[in-house]
Amino acid sequence: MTNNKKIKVGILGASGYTGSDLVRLLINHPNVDIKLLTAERKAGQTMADIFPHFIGHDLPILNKIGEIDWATVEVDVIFCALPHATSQEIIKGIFEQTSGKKQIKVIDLSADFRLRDPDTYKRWYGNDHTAIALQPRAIYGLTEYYRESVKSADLVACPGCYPTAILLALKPLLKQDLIKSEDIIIDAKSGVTGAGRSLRESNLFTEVSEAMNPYGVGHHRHMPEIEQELSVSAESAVTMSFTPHLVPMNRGELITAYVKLEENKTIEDLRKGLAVTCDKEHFMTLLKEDQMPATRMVRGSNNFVVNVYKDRIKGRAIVIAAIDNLVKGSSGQAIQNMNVMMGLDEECGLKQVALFP
Ligand SMILES: NC(=O)C1=CN([C@@H]2O[C@H](COP(=O)(O)OP(=O)(O)OC[C@H]3O[C@@H](n4cnc5c(N)ncnc54)[C@H](OP(=O)(O)O)[C@@H]3O)[C@@H](O)[C@H]2O)C=CC1
Ligand SMILES: CC(=O)N[C@@H](CCC(=O)OP(=O)(O)O)C(=O)O
Repeated sequence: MTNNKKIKVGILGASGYTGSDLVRLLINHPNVDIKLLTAERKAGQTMADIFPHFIGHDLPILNKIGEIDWATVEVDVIFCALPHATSQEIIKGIFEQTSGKKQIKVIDLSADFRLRDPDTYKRWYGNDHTAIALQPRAIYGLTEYYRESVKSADLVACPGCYPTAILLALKPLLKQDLIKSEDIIIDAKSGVTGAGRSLRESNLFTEVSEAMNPYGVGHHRHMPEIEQELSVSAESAVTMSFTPHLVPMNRGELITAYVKLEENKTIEDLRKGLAVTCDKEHFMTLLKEDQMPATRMVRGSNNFVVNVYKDRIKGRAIVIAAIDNLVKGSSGQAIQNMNVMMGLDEECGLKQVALFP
């Protein structure tokens, strides 16, 4: 696509955290015109009414989704930043209403189309999927691994934030037979925006400040998603242990994975294996040996940083990685996928330097 062609974009759920970060990033994307924004409770307001950082930016008013006529609305790409289960209903409606009339590409940030097996979806999310027929059409949007399929997709299911960090760290190692697919133990920490903007007692300042809270221990719904994708790289079924924690910061995610080395493999082999992948990827960086991945390295950027260390337990290694959950873990990754789908440079609009301090 020529560099001056503008893609008309709609963002569903723009009054939420990932939706508003999409708006923040897309305002400066040279090939995008933001044509449509939606909200539910906040419909009728402007972005600047809700979020002061948008003051001075001319953006469409927030509409209710029900008011949109998908057959006639002028958009090429829809980002769907809605809660799980709502997303599948809305996306089904969009494809039904546009079928045979126009082509809209949908990039979904929810979990609704990430799991390939509908029974697994039901078991972990608790509801029947209402758009199962669309599932085979959805491409898992971990761009670094599904780029070729994303190019021609009209429905992309962006990975969850924890899966993004974990998969980018471990897939290269499994794929190159550098670590074993058994005994993978992952400890993960996320900032509070990971839980979304809707009101919840557990997310009050008093509950999350001066605190570190584990949650979903042994049953977090990202487990089947992570296992699904690690199994693809390992070419065998992977089960792993995963414990997330809520930490008192707004953005950012740090994952620490304890893994077993394959026979005769060393930490140097793992470093080389990660380097092979990171060197060819725009947003992945293997840090120098003496550098520690930290959320402040990636805050506000689409970058992923990783490093690998020797464990004191023989035959094991420790892999640590960091991302910003709202950028590489959701909005930035979604834009990366849009760039691939629309034939743009993958880095377009995503070259922000991380915010420090
Ligand atoms: N936060 C994160 O770090 C990540 C989130 N995700 C996923 O992205 C999606 C959005 O997450 P996030 O931005 O955090 O969520 P928020 O709760 O912050 O925002 C949800 C958005 O959806 C709108 N909405 C809620 N219910 C409905 C409904 N019934 N019909 C139409 N619109 C509705 C809300 O509008 P209003 O507020 O006006 O009612 C709001 O704009 C979720 O599926 C989430 O799991 C994925 C990766 C990371
Ligand atoms: C801190 C926090 O609560 N994080 C969310 C994950 C956010 C994410 O990746 O989103 P999906 O909901 O799209 O899977 C959680 O653990 O459920």
